[in-house]
Amino acid sequence: MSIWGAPTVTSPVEATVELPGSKSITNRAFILAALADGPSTVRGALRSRDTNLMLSGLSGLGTGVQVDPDDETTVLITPRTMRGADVYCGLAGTVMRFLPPVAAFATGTVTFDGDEQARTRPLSTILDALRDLGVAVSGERLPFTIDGTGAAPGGEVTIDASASSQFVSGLLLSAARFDDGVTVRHVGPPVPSMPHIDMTVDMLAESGVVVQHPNPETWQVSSSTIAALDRDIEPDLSNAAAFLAAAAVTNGSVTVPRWPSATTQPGAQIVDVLAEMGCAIDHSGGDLTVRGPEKLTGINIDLRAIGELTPTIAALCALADGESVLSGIAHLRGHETNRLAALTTEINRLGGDCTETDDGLRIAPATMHGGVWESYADHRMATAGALVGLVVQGVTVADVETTQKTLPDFPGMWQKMIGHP
Ligand SMILES: O=C(O)C1=C[C@@H](OP(=O)(O)O)[C@@H](O)[C@H](O)C1
Ligand SMILES: C=C(OP(=O)(O)O)C(=O)O
Repeated sequence: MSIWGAPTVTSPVEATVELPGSKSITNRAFILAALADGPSTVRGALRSRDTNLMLSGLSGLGTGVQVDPDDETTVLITPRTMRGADVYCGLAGTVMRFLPPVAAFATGTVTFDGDEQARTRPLSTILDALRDLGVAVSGERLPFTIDGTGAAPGGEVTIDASASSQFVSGLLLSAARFDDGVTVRHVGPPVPSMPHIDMTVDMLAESGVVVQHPNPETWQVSSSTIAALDRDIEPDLSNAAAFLAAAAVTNGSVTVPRWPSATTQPGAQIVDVLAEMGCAIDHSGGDLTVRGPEKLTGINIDLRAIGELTPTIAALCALADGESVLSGIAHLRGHETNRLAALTTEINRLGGDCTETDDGLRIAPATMHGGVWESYADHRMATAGALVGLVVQGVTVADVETTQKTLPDFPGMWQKMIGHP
């Protein structure tokens, strides 16, 4: 495992950073394309570990996957009869939760496995739901097996999706292909990351599938075909957050081109967070520019809807002037790693003052110093370490390659941003 010396700057970062496509939109587009009624083209797709694993999984199941030889971000997907396969999920929540419903339509046995850390991520909710929908599933977590028969009955299912919105999204993405459609009813503490469910519903609508939402906790999809798609993927705004944060902590200015004027990506909300912490925001001509203040203020915020931004926001808070309280994110204990424990350990190791609470973090101002920042195989932990290292000398980030989960070349992009080749 490598150790990466995070570059420190002595002057404000001034840069324009082009982000590759959204992980969440790309992997939804791949699933919908594989289940559609004809060939689809996905342009501007993210090509990183999570999305490549999705393509490998679909292709193993028999789906035609053709990458444009002149542009690896353009992928032609041709639906075909699905067959048994071995699917490797890596550490990707979208793969381990979006593909099992698809496997129900294969004729044959589909085995799923993933990285060591993936075996402890919450999964039983969706596997139990599939059993209730008439699918033969063996196991409760990775590794597990689905015995597909080429079709599945579907119907109504009640789940507790408080550990992950991906349980709802995973069921909805395939719902139209079940014989009787699928109705998902959530019962339990609030569902996190609701914008990601809105993203699922919007993308289904674009593919001609209507999701009825009779009350905030129920989603209904009737059996129907899924229309083939030809779609451009927006830049990944959650990945953009770490780069915009670089402007925030250095009194600099970072511009992200092609920032959508309307989006379901929760990452867009980083803009409001940065504004509240003292940054100036300019969204004009399709570009989004963040200008950092002399001093960042702390923030008291419920992050339930935008939990995946937490590592970036926590790093910002550790470098801010006032105290911060981040709440609504108990479910982050089941993300790539236990992010609340990981952030607390790493911020405190470098002299910060972070306390884990029942449902989040409390971060007080403290002078930080250099040292090793562990990544825990978590891409967003690694980028958070790079952010701290931008203004704290002597920070080294362990296993920076883990950023390949959602960014093919984070270190290269970061060096380019600060003007170092
Ligand atoms: O559906 C998606 O694409 C995602 C949903 C969210 O998961 P949780 O609801 O488990 O937080 C988010 O954190 C993850 O990065 C991507
Ligand atoms: C939680 C995340 O990923 P996953 O899709 O693996 O759940 C994330 O990217 O922050």
